[in-house]
Amino acid sequence: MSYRLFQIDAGVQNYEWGNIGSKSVVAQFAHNSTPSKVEIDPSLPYAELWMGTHQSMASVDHKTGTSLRDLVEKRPEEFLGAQVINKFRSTREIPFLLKVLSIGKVLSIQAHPDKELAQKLHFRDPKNYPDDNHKPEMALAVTEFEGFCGFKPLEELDSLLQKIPEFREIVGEELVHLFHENIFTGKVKMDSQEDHKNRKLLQQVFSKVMNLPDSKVYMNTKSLVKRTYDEPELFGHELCKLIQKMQSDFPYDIGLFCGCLMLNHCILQPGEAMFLQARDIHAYIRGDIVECMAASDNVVRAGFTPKFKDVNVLVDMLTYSYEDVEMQKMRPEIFTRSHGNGYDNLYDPPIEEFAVLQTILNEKNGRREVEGLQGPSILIVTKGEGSIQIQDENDSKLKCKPGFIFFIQPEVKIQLISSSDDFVTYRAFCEV
Ligand SMILES: NNC(=O)[C@@H](O)[C@H](O)[C@H](O)COP(=O)(O)O
Ligand SMILES: [Zn+2]
Repeated sequence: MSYRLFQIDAGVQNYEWGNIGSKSVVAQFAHNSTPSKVEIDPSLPYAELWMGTHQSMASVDHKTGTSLRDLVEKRPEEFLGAQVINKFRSTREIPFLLKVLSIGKVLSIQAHPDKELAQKLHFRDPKNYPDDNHKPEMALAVTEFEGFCGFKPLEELDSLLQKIPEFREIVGEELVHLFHENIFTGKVKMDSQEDHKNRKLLQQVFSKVMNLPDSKVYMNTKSLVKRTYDEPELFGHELCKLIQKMQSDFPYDIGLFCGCLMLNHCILQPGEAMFLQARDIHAYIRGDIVECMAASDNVVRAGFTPKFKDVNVLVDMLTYSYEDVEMQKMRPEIFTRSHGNGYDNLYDPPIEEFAVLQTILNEKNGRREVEGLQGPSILIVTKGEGSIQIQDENDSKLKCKPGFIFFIQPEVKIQLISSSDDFVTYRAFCEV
């Protein structure tokens, strides 16, 4: 059997925030590609589809069930290529983990460690931190997506501190005053003295909120939610709705303060993306996304979650970035190594582990050819039907339907052919 291009099956994570049953694209995709293995349970949340070799849930060969991790380990040069092996010093790990997330309710307020912190956390607590890798990640909106990313610009945060009594109460008058008097607003140069002071003040406020005794969390969240109904003008319509929605997802959770009142609320339209470097605070609220990350499952959580929370680690590790949400969005770039019908969007964040190529064929019998890439790649079909094959090798042709996933070895030139008028694929790849 040739492993230059072959179909693989992903693993499914049923985290409680996933969309339920067949409402979830994760359920639909998993059932489409392995109907005999995945019967959709109408009461189960289907949160994530994992595509890669991460030891927590490695993908498998669709035909034989053999773990992709084992296949890579047997033939590392063929599967990864010499440059990727030299760069990442691994002969069994694809450097990225590709996922589809179908989000029905808010995920934890979280951040991911950089390499140095990941090594410490994994050594100290391997159960909660399963590997020693960093986890920078990129979210590409497939449907409209809503999330939190980074802290609000400081003047916005200051104005909420000034006017929301419960926020003032939990932060304390002294720190509210210190923040108001000492933040540098307007255009502050990244890494300047002013910027460092701003981040320090932000950390003090965030730490105060995150360390509020449980007894005070209930009382203040209850009063905050009530105020969104009694005095909506204090919050504005969007923030009112957000607090009320989060209250229904996670009643009386500290996330109502550290998320809704402190973090940038962002909406991505299909095709838009955002990149979160390690240590950037974020939480996803709703929508279907393709997500790509360095091969890691290290998550440090502190709100909106029943899972393990590591508040002190989170407070210490964050970048405390406070840029406007528009600054955090990623614009697609032109991809120059493909040609034919339709078009591509390349999402290429400033890290070495991955980039993602979205390919759209918007006519029946459209053909698009992509040159061989200098590293491993995993492609998932998210919309429409067609086929994929190695260029000029018709017997390598494989059927494509939403949820079908393929591994493509380095240097392999492929061709995508559509049999519907809206055929969409996402291909994560690593080139160094
Ligand atoms: N930002 N997205 C991610 O990091 C995903 O890849 C993670 O797997 C999820 O965030 C995990 O979230 P929970 O720990 O279940 O709250
Ligand atoms: Zn994350």
